[in-house]
Amino acid sequence: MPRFAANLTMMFGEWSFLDRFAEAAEAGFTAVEFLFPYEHQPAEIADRLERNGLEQALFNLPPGDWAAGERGLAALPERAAEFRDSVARALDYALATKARRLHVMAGLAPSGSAEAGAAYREALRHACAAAAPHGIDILIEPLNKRDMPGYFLDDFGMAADIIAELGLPNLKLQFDIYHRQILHGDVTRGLEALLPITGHIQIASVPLRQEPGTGELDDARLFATLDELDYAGFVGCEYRPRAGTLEGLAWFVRAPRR
Ligand SMILES: O=C(O)[C@H](O)C(=O)CO
Ligand SMILES: [Mg+2]
Repeated sequence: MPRFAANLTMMFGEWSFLDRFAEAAEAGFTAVEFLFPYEHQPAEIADRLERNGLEQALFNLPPGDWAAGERGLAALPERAAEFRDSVARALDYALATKARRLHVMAGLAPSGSAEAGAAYREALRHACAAAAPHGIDILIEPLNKRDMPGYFLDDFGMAADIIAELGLPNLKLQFDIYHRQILHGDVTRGLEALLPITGHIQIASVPLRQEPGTGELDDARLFATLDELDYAGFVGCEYRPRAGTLEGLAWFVRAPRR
């Protein structure tokens, strides 16, 4: 059974963000992920992780002005300097929390734009060069346009091509099964083909983005497939609980604490 990371942005919303760490540990998680830690000091996050025996699986670089609708900076040529600052800021948090994976969000730009594509590649080169000395992987994640209209990276083949083209050892795919099913389907064959370049996996039911096992996919079968493929990474639980977080954990098989 894969090692699950509770997504503290989407789950445990019944508690304040900093209290979610203890609740996730109490519920049996040994790892967490979230979108953005930046409202809190790195030491605060590190303290919660330490106190609750949790590993930080992943978080995102600063996305620009999220409230204003921005969804990342990497593919925006006019924001290159801000992107570089966001890399430095995310690395401060990664070093404090011992996170080994950072998700770089591309932003809203035409997927076929040569200018956006060039900016994106340059941004990824910069982020990977800054992260590599710390043993940190940079992840890119195709997102479906129903959830994120206008998002630059909206295709798993495009992501795999960019990873191959750049050839950076610490540039990897964030394989979100929810987006894969919406964008392409063919989830099992996609996992088989892309696992060699995959640095992190996420799960949510399709189409409602709720608990595993409640949508159109046989999520338990996919977890068994990950075991058969010897996937040793995390599976981030990036879903919105249908009712209460704890009430919705019947699917969750607790991994032994390491
Ligand atoms: O939405 C997703 O699936 C991504 O994982 C993300 O972090 C941006 O929302
Ligand atoms: Mg995701």
